[in-house]
Amino acid sequence: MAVDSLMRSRMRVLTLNAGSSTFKWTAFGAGGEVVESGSLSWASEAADDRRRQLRLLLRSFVPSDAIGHRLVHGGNRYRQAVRIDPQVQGGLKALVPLAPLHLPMALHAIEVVQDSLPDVPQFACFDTTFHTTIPDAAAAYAIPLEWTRRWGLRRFGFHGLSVEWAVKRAREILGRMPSRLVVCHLGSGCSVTAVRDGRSLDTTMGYTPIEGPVMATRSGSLDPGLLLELQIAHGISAIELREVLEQRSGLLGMSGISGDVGRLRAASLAGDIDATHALEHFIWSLLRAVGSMVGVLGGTDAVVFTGGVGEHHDWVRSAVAAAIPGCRLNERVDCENEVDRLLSLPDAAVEALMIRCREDMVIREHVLHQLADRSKAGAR
Ligand SMILES: Nc1ncnc2c1ncn2[C@@H]1O[C@H](COP(=O)(O)OP(=O)(O)O)[C@@H](O)[C@H]1O
Ligand SMILES: CC(=O)OP(=O)(O)O
Ligand SMILES: [Mg+2]
Repeated sequence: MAVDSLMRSRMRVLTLNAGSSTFKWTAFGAGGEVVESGSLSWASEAADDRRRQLRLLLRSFVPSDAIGHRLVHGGNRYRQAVRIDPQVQGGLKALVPLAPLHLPMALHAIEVVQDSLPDVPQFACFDTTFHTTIPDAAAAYAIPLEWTRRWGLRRFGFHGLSVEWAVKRAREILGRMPSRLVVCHLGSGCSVTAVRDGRSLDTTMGYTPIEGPVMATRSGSLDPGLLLELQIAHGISAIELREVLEQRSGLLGMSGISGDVGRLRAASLAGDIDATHALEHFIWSLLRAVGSMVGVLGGTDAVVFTGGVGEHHDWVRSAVAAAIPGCRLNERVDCENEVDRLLSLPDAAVEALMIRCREDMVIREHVLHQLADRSKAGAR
């Protein structure tokens, strides 16, 4: 048994992460060390170009024993990581309309790997898994019960792989598990999660990854009445609305310049009014989101910033921290060397941390767990 678990932990796992603006990969060696990692930025690429880039890329990886994919949506069917087979692929395809920015590329990566490496087992690891602990009161939408039951409508929550890592690292860095932790994942997609004693209590993303604060190209939360008016009074079709809310809204839509926070900051500092307005609304929406998560927790002991924006834009962190009573940042902390850091002053009542997003580490863990479970089941 000990030999068995040692062999499993010596599996070389390749992790693939199809995000909305990037494709990230990490090849882990037999000892868990990173052999190779990288990222492809494809925010402005068309779907066909993304597929072509992916096919080229997937030819060049070092050999691995198992592959773990980040799948943002598991729906009601996949509550934890699962080995991919044709039935699972069918189940995942059915979820595409709920995450059209993410799932098509992840599914494409699965197919390409299947063609070129048919003997390497592939696993789907879900953003939604971490949020399966959200209580029904938080997960509900106030629509007729019959609809909720018929279609399984609920808040699923996303960025769970990232939040799982943030929670683990916060515990390690602080030397204890903060009872009331707020995790701000700020990347192309943005979400804020309330974590109570290490488990997800509530999160701003919902049935789809559109809900919550403003994002790079996604609108975030909108008045449902406004969506109805666009369709009924202004003739915008539901299909067009979905495309606009996913890909042409958020920071990009408001500014007309870019969904990239760094580019908008530069434009704003150079005097662009629309960029300034978009960033002000972005920050405002983050404060609303953080406030609501602090509210459901009944206060907060610690806050984590992670994701590309959370890691690299100190002025975003400062604006959010300033709105959390008791959270005082040490302005002299330098985050640019990408090492996880405590950001708060030693006497601050609320601790703040910058934690590098490592969805790859959690995907690897989920894959190794699956391999362990399967080998236990095989032994019985
Ligand atoms: N090294 C960096 N320096 C500055 N900003 C960055 C950096 N990396 C990422 N970002 C910001 O984060 C955004 C992408 O977030 P990220 O979490 O990396 O991507 P994704 O959401 O696709 O996983 C970019 O639009 C950019 O604003
Ligand atoms: C769920 C989600 O929005 O993911 P990403 O931030 O990687 O686009
Ligand atoms: Mg991401």
